[in-house]
Amino acid sequence: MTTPNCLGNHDHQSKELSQVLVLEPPPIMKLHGDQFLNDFQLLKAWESPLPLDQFLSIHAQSVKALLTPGRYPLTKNILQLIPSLQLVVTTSAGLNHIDLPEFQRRGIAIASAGDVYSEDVADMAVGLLIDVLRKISAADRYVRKGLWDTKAEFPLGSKLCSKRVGIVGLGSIGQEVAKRLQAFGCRIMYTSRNKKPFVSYPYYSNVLELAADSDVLIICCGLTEQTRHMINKDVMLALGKEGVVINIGRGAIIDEKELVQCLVQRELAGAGLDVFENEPHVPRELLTMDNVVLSPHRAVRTPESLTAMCEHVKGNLEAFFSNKPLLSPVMNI
Ligand SMILES: O=CC(=O)O
Repeated sequence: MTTPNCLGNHDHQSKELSQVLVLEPPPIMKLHGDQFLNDFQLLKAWESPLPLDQFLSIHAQSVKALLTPGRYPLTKNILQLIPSLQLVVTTSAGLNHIDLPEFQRRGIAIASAGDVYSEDVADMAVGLLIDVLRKISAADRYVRKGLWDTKAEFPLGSKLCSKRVGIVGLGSIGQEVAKRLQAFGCRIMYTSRNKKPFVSYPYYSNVLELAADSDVLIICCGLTEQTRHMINKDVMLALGKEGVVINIGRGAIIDEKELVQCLVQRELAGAGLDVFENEPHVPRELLTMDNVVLSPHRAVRTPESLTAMCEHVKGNLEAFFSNKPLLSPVMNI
C-alpha cells in the first residue's frame, strides 16, 4: 500500500533502492524545498495522516537511509520501527538527539553536518563576544529609547584585544573561533578530550583550570553525558567576576540555573547565548540583563550554510547508495 501524497515525485519501483525516509523536514527543506533530492524517493512521514508507527510499519520496513534535522530524537523505539536502516544523515552539527550506543549496537552509520556550519557558528561566537564586551545590543536599545539625549550615561565596554580566551572543545568550530580571535589579538587556550598535536595553543585537560586562567570561556563542544552541566558554578566562579561565557554549543553544557544565579549575583560579567537548556524557554531573569546577549539558536543558519548543507546531504546520500565512503561519517560500522 502507498500513500501518494507522502511519497516523493518518483516512480516507486525504479527508485526502490534509493528511498530516503524523512520523519520531519530539516531546515534546509523549509528553505529550499526538496528539489535537491530529486534523485531519491523521499518517504515524507510528516505528510502522512497515519500515526508514525503505522506509517513506518507500512512504508519503511525496507528503507535503508533516513534524513533528519537536529532536534528529532532518534531513539531505540524509533529504530525498532525501521529495521533495515543502515544510515542516518543528520543536518545538525550536534549529535545529542541520537542514541549513539544504540546506533553502534545496530551498526547504523551516521553522516553529520561535518564542518559545513563551522565558519558561520564561529562568526556568531565572535559576534556574541564582541556584543557582550562592547555592549552593542545594549547601546542600540539605549539609542532607540532616546536615552542618549538625557543624563543617563551609557556604561563603558571592555576591550577584546589581549583577552585570554578559553575554548571548550577544539573541533572544527572551536578551531574557527580560535583563528578569528587570534586575529583580534586574543590569547587562545583550550580544553578538549585530547590535546591537538596540530595547534600550539596551551592545552588544559581540566576545564576548571582553563576557566581560572581565562577572561572568556567559549563553549564549542558537543553535548554528551560527560559535558552535560560541565560549566557549573565552580567553573564560573573560577572564571571570575570579570569573566564572560559564550555558548554556541548546546544549552545543557552549562548549568543554566547556576549561570543565572552567577549573573544575578554579579559573579560573572556577562554572557552571550545562542542556545538554552529548554529551548525556546529562556530564563526570565536573563531578559532584563543588559550584560547578556540572547539569540534564538541561529548560529548555524545562514542562507549560504543551508545551501551548502543541501549539497552536503546529497553528497552523503549519493555516496551511501553507490557504496562510496560518506563525506562526513561519525562512525562507519
Ligand atoms: O545547533 C545546530 C546544529 O547542531 O547543527
